[in-house]
Amino acid sequence: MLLSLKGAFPPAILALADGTVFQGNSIGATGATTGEVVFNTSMSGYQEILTDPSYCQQIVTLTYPHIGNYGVNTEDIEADKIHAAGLIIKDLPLVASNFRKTATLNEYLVAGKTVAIANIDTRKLTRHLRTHGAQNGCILGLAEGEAVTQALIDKAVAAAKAAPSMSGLDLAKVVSVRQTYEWNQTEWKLGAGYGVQITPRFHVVAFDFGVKKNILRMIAQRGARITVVPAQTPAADVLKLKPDGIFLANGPGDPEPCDYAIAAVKELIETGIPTFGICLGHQIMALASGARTFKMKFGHHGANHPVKDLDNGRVSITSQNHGFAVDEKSLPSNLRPTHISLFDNTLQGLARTDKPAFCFQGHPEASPGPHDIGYLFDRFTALMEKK
Ligand SMILES: NC(=O)CC[C@H](N)C(=O)O
Repeated sequence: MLLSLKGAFPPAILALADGTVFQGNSIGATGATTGEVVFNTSMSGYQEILTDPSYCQQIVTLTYPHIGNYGVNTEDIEADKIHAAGLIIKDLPLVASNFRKTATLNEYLVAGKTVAIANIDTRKLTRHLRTHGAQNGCILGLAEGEAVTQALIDKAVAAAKAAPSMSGLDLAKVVSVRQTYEWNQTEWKLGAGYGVQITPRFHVVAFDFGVKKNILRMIAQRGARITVVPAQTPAADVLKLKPDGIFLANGPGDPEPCDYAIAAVKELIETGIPTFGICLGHQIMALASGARTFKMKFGHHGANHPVKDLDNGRVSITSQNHGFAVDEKSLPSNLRPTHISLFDNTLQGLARTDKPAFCFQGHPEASPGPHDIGYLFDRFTALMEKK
């Protein structure tokens, strides 16, 4: 019996900006893609990861060796398209099987025009990134019948070297929605699918910096109707919507150049409207409060990250996806650390001491990942209730 699809796909090249080259098979679209190569340690959830807008201009390596075994479906999406710039995996299993499956991973990547490489040593690549830090790379997916040549390898290395650095890139305004829209979809349940919030108690205005759908679903589930607004919406326009709460979404790129969002959030927090930020939203809340952010060596991407709640000592296993972090040494006196990563002690959560505003660096909405830290959504609801 054929144990893998090796040989069934044309060749592909992965080149890193430092000249390191891997050869494997092209399991997605034909052509070239570039981006920052990062590794994610989740064991499942590849469809949620591919569609997470925070992966814009990043090529994701999945460290779990078998990816694609349950195919894809029409529900497990975090945005309406694939946002990751490319995918790197070890083994694409021959059979994809799941009762919700509508297509295979390979079909999904081709339809989504996403370049992807399989059959490379992802352990070696991950160790390389861990030692030398995240760096830019290029995947070249060759056409049927095409062979790897030195000229193609040189071309891939040159493309990796020429790709823009993630530091200084404002990608939130690139992926953000252009038009305001209303959201009322709630969480997914086996047998019922997604629900609808028909009796909202709160109105939340959510800044879309690259929002994951499951965040909106978890807020709606807790009794909110949501107005999602473009990243560059000024504070005055948000106030006109008379929100009970303000949500700052996750998103791709460097938070520091998002000056429009930092200015709006600074103004909005001052009004005393309860505000909650996740990931890029956390970083923007920190910047708006006077703290600084920095680029991490290889970031946190996975679904197995232990985070400690400093208020009660409780440890949660969390979902993570970030390459920047808030500098603990830069915190002003009105910004209190609430959570830290037990992997590297970096800041994971913050709360304003003078306003009802708090934020989290990881992903309480999971998708994919454990639900341990979902209590942060309840904390947001409690602040709106109190108000
Ligand atoms: N998921 C996110 O919101 C990521 C935030 C930011 N782009 C980072 O990499 O740190």
